[in-house]
Amino acid sequence: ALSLAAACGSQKSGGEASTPDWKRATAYYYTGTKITAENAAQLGVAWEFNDFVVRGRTHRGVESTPIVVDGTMYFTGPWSVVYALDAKTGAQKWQYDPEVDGQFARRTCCDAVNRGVDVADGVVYVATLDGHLAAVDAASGKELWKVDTITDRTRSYAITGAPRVSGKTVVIGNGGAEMGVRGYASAYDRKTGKLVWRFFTVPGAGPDEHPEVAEARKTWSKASRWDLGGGGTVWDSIVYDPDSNIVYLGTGNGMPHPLWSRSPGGGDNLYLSSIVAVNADTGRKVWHYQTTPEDSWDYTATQNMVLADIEFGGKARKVIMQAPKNGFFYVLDRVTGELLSAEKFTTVTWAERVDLKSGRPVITEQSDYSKETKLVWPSEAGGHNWPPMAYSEKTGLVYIPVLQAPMTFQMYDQPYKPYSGIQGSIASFPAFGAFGKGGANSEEAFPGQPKPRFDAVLTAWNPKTGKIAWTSSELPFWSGGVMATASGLVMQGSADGYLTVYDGISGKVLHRINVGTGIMAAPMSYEIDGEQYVAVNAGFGGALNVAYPPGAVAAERENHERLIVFKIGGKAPELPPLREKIAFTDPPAKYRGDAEAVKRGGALYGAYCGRCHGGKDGMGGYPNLWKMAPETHDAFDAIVLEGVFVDAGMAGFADILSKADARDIHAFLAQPAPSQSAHSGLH
Ligand SMILES: O=C(O)c1cc(C(=O)O)c2c(n1)C(=O)C(=O)c1cc(C(=O)O)[nH]c1-2
Ligand SMILES: [Ca+2]
Repeated sequence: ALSLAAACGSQKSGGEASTPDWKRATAYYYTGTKITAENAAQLGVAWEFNDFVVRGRTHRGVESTPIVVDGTMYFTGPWSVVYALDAKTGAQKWQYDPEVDGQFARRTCCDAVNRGVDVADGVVYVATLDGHLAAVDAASGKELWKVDTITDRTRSYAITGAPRVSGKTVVIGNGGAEMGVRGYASAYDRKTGKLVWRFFTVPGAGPDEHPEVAEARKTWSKASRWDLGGGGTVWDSIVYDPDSNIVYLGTGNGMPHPLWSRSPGGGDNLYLSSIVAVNADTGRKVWHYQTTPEDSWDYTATQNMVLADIEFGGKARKVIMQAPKNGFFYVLDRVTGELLSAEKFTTVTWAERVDLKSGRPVITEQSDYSKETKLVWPSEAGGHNWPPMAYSEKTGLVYIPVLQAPMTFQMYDQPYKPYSGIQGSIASFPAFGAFGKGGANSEEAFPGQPKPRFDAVLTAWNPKTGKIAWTSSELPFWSGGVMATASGLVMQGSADGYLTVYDGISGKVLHRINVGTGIMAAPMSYEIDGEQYVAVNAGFGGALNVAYPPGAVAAERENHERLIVFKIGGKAPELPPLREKIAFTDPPAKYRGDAEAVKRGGALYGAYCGRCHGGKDGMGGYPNLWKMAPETHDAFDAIVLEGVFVDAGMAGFADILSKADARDIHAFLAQPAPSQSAHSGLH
């Protein structure tokens, strides 16, 4: 079976796929060596694909890493559309559009994104934003089967992750912990699409479906808010090891965020923020390791997991490595689950350290925001989010796209409401003025705490010593995924629109290419007819679509989806046009309201609109509602209640908001003077 391995080194010259190396399936490591430190400076554009299906929709983030099999490149764009291209010329062979209803954007925390396909035995597997899993013929793009993976359509599930071929099955999870869902992963027969097993990651309101749920329930309090879903979503990383026939599931944060609101009285709350190893045929648990017991900070352990066979402590070990949001780098024996190493790869204040004997973190006072606002490192965005880290067999180092920022965490007194941005806490970036209270960014603001910052670096990590080998210079906040090659190179895109080539040992920058579009996805490489190519998807969005951080090129230039392929001797990239700046205009006076209406509207905006539309001064991928044109003001109710822009991803809210609610939100937005800044955060 060809797997993501195809993305990272199974492609031989001549377009023949060699036996895939499953160990590299999630290592983002390419075994070819034609692009080297000596010729990297001559990398330029071979071809580009920018014909993403958009229809009436707004531009969204692109998060998938392509897979190349037998000369064809497969990848996804926003709204779960699959593209198949000739990998040499870029000519499109087919596209598969699951035609997801635009209303599903309302069900996501973080944009209508998709993290790619898996390919095996002539079949392409893709999961869709509206919760389906589809098998598509790799040659024709014709749908072979499609199943609904969602157990409860009253809840706000959406799928952004890639499925994973795991032996006879294909495994998929879903997202929505911020939106009040209960996490699980499902395995389907690859041929028929029949459900083989389902693993719930947290207990539910009903009877326990399988023994692991009963075991997990003991770690939740009796008063737990099962009605709110619990979280624990498997929204990104799923890895398969054919040697042991184990599937590794990375699970997400709790819902509501604060432990004391979710499970009053405490408890570890299994299997939140865990790596769960299950048998691929039966779905029964083999072992689990919880990275963040008592999660209150959105510390998902869904980040990509690298399988490698390395020498550790003088012994040959089959390991699994992960750098989850919580800031610790974990090395575990992937057969037994034994914890081998857990060291901080970035600034961490929620825990002092991880005790290797018990495997438990030593959680600090500083992390407890139940009574007062606290500054906690890392932020809800994590020390590392979904942009994949890479492991190089050549250098023995792991290259982590690190996010460097803390957040202030405080309690939010409103009860959870479906589809709202209310998750029991408010978290803000103090060093990012648009979100912070006055943009406080000083030592004095948080005495005794590391000074807030808001940027990113590429960190080369030695998994054997648990130490940093080198760090890159600072990059704008939010990182691009990473690829390492057997010629010792490391490549990473960034929010400022550059693709950078590093020397993997020294960290020296060998080449920087300005493509003018923010890059979040990890690059991949392949060889055809003796020539090595590097492919990367560009298009900024995801969680950061709510507000572009300082330095993001998306604030400056049109942010259209692009797949860019490079080769030695290629052309200089064409930069997208500059963005038209829209000024604030005085809204029509007839939509204003009294102080009470404005206050009420502001709270509703914070709960239902701010999740995407952000704050007054912020600029992101969604329209700034303080800058609406007069015609938009006139159509406000039709948009907000009736959903006339549903194709664009703006669903109607008539099921949640009344006419009076819409009128007050409108009044809040129609104030001529600077209005109170609405709550908006990162989820
Ligand atoms: O807990 C969840 O269910 C869930 C889902 C997703 C998602 O599906 O995209 C994200 C997150 N959480 C999350 O915490 C997060 O930081 C995040 C970033 C992104 C993105 O695509 O940029 N998605 C998500
Ligand atoms: Ca989350």
